[in-house]
Amino acid sequence: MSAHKTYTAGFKVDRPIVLIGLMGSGKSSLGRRLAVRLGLPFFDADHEIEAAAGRTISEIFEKFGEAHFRDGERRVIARLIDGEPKVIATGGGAFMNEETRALILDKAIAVWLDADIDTLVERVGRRDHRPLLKNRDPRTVLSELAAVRNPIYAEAPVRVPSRAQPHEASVDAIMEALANAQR
Ligand SMILES: Nc1ncnc2c1ncn2[C@@H]1O[C@H](COP(=O)(O)OP(=O)(O)O)[C@@H](O)[C@H]1O
Ligand SMILES: O=C(O)C1=C[C@@H](OP(=O)(O)O)[C@@H](O)[C@H](O)C1
Ligand SMILES: [Mg+2]
Repeated sequence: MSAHKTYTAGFKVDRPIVLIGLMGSGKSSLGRRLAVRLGLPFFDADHEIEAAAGRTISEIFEKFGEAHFRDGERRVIARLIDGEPKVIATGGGAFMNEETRALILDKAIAVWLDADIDTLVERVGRRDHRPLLKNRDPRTVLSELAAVRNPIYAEAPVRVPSRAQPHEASVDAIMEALANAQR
């Protein structure tokens, strides 16, 4: 049996918490803060892929193509989901892979960070490290991805609106949603 922690907020964590959602929804920045709050280790799947490849995500896309990146992403997430309680931020496309999605739904607690397009566009504009947004209008790309992906993200048992507000308020919302999901 793996370790588990019970929190004063009223829920127990006996498996990984996996954040899913579109680019800019806050998986990486909120995931790190959620892990601190819960006293759990944090892993960013994108970072793990970069460390394993010795290249940035943009370089992997450029040199080897998206399919190669997706294969690495699938393998990294399978390695990270080992039964231990932790917080994992996925990249926005990870949950679209059927095998990855089945694994997350079976062995982890999936939390969908759901932000509106205006919020996403504002947030992704702060950095330029996302290859899918490089040569196209971010609003158009994010709207297209939302139409395809949101119905799939909706399979997550926990959904949290990711609003334009301070990070810690969003972490509060995630904690509350996790507690509600176990009531
Ligand atoms: N309440 C909030 N929730 C999430 N991100 C926020 C919030 N407020 C500001 N941000 C900023 O928006 C960006 C979200 O990007 P990131 O965390 O990398 O998302 P993702 O990993 O889902 O693509 C970061 O720069 C983050 O600091
Ligand atoms: O949505 C996607 O397909 C992607 C999202 C990115 O991660 P974030 O969602 O953390 O930005 C990263 O994995 C890659 O650029 C592809
Ligand atoms: Mg991220």
